[in-house]
Amino acid sequence: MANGAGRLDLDGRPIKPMTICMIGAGGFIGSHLCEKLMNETPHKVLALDVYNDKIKHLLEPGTSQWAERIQFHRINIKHDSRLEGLVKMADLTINLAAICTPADYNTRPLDTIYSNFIDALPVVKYCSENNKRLIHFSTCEVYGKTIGSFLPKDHPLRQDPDFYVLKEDTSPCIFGSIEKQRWSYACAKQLIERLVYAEGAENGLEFTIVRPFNWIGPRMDFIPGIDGPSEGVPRVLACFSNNLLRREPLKLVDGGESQRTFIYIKDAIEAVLLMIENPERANGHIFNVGNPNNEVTVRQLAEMMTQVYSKVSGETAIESPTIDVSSKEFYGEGYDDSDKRIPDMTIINRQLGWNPKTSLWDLLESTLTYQHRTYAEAVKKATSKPVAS
Ligand SMILES: NC(=O)c1ccc[n+]([C@@H]2O[C@H](COP(=O)([O-])OP(=O)(O)OC[C@H]3O[C@@H](n4cnc5c(N)ncnc54)[C@H](O)[C@@H]3O)[C@@H](O)[C@H]2O)c1
Ligand SMILES: O=c1ccn([C@@H]2O[C@H](COP(=O)(O)OP(=O)(O)O[C@H]3OC[C@](O)(CO)[C@H]3O)[C@@H](O)[C@H]2O)c(=O)[nH]1
Repeated sequence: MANGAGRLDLDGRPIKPMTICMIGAGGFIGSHLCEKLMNETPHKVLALDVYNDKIKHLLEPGTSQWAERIQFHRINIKHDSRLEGLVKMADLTINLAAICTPADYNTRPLDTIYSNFIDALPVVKYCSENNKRLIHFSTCEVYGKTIGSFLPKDHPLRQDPDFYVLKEDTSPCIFGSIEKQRWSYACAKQLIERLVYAEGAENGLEFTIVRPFNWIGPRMDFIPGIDGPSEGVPRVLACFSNNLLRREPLKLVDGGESQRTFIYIKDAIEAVLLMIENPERANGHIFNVGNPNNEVTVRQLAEMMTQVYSKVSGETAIESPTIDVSSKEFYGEGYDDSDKRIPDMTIINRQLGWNPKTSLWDLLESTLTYQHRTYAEAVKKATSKPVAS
């Protein structure tokens, strides 16, 4: 439905148009959520971010069907007095703003902690004081390592789901020691979750907490040297895309043994829309949002991306498509890793009836088609430039 007229919630009630204050709207998830809200609902978005490149197509004056429903505010929430006013103007605030690339956690731990905890504090406070609903984006990283990872490698209980499936209401949060600064992000996210939860318990804040499990798709992060810094290290999808575009081997950190479940951004956004439009079912809950059927090791991901990229680009793969690299060399001192991430889906299934749909192969095919179409020419140009002597 183009403008969303006549939309009903999961209990058959008409959904009233709302105004949403979306902080971090210019990022990967924000850009897809804005697109979804513009295309399929009548809701208005106050889009706050430091950047807007990823939502430019929604902001152009020519796209008049949206111009009245999306308004960009270039705001750094660290220091901008307009924030409270914008939260007050909205029915719902969604906070996506964060430093959330692992390369930063151990190299910029202070920025990481400030961004994920301190900077989020006023948002929680303004929502609580003004009786506004909040959807806060946390992370699957709050689970840290699995219980099973502490058992010997060949222990049979490692195969028991009780030792690895991550459940919102029962799994512990297991981080490494303090000098493993990788966990600065997860720890800051955990504390802000606890604060949001406490505001709900003590002051009646209406909240939902989202724990995304490796959402991937078009517009994720940047390609170093093309639309981001040459020395920058984005998340794995963009690292591997960059290697494939440049016909370089994909770098496997510490053997690429860690396991992840990847979900297509468009499936995940469906879940967020259900949360937005079904407050009575979503308030007071923490939701895992992932795809337990799409589990691979990072090595398997590299192999699959190599195959898919050959298919969509028409180029044969290079002779040695992967190379091993230590985490110290790749990320620096203090890196550590989550061993395995399988989301339990009971709560989101029960509350919102949501399930992911897209297989890993299919989501990589559409994503790498986008990467190839968007970046191949620019990478070719950049790599053919003579190097200054
Ligand atoms: N993508 C995933 O798979 C994933 C997984 C786990 C958690 N998350 C969480 O979801 C949220 C969004 O992630 P994303 O993948 O879209 O990341 P992203 O980096 O693409 O988006 C974050 C956006 O927040 C903005 N931002 C950061 N600090 C800001 C500030 N001080 N003021 C204004 N804007 C600011 C950035 O400019 C960026 O556009 C984050 O909170 C992240 O921790 C994402
Ligand atoms: O070139 C590379 C890049 C990464 N790896 C390894 O891949 C695994 C996944 O890495 P990445 O996608 O960068 O991030 P994580 O899954 O570890 O963490 C994210 O999860 C959710 C979120 O909160 C936000 O997106 C973030 O913290 C990892 O094992 C890397 O070592 C590689 O081998 N080669």
